[in-house]
Amino acid sequence: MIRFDCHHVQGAFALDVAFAAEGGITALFGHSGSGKSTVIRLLAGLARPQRGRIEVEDTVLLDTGRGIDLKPHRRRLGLVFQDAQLFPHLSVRANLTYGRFFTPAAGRVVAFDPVVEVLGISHLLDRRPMTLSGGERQRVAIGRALLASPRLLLMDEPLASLDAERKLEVLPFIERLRDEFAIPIVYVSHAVEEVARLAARVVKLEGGKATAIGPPAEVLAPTLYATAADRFEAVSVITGRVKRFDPEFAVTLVEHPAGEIVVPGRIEPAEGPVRIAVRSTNVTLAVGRPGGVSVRTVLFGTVERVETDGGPFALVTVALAGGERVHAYATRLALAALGLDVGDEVQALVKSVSIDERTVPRLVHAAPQTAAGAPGR
Ligand SMILES: Nc1ncnc2c1ncn2[C@@H]1O[C@H](COP(=O)(O)OP(=O)(O)OP(=O)(O)O)[C@@H](O)[C@H]1O
Repeated sequence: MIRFDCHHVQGAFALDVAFAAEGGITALFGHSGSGKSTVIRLLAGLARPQRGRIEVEDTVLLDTGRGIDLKPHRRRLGLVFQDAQLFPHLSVRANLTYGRFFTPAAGRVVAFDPVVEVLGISHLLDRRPMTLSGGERQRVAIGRALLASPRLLLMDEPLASLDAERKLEVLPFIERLRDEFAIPIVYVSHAVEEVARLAARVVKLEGGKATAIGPPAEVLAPTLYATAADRFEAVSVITGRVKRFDPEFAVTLVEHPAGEIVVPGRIEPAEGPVRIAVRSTNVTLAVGRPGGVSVRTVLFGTVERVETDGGPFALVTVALAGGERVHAYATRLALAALGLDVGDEVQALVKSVSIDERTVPRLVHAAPQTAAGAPGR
């Protein structure tokens, strides 16, 4: 359990944030300058707030009222930043074991072999950081932080310096470590797909305040008053189950109680639940199934809410069969033309190509077909 409650002023910026979080990944999400890194620095003990209390797994790290302020190395937190910051003169193995020196023997609960296995770096142990790719370096940095057996892992934009391909390479490893080590993680990102995919809960920061705290499906959902840029960022997060890969068209079919979702490419593993982030600007509403459109993903539901402020747009929330929600922006003109109102049955059409591959776990692009017609790997 993490309990964070701090008031901190730095220059013209004031941070006033309180949140509590159980295990799994807690994402700090917000625009540049909203205070995400400041929260990380306060947690790590790299900045001291004017007033505050921080508790992690029953240990009080800071309590200004009681004069408690553990030094950074005594907080036993693992830190992973945007760039890996490995020691260039040490091998990967030596970089990995370095963090353990600072952990008392009794506290060394994370073993070397499982970390190396989960992060897929066993073949790199004798190499120097300089000879690794950005994604490999970042996996080693995560391993080094984990091997110090931290109470909490702090990850500040760990994928930000990687290109899209490398991000896809590292994301599954972060998922595995989330699932296989019982270490809570605070994860900073301003990439909505990353947050939708990884986080158990999201703390949304705006101007130094936590303006929303909750599951990704709630916090990342669109609002009527969003700026144009934020409208494009807003997503509905829904959970489906992989049904099968269609090798002929190189798409994966995902089952959802409201309809079948078509995801370009192959999703691995080939079964089990997948979380999908659907950008609200890519959802079209239809009454009665329209023919002759390219859209393959049609989700059936009922209009639960229509929000308008008299401006051109309306924000429509559709309750899907199965209990999840999908949101769509439409003009008020369009809703009037369709005669769409609360309680009406409606279909949410989602362009399949708009489903970002970063929003589904372990996507592997379909390789060219073999002569026998089976998909290559
Ligand atoms: N040492 C400092 N002294 C004064 N102001 C600071 C200091 N460090 C950060 N700030 C200011 O505090 C605000 C929050 O910064 P912070 O780095 O926490 O934002 P962020 O959400 O992590 O942004 P980004 O996504 O760009 O990293 C910014 O306005 C920044 O200019």
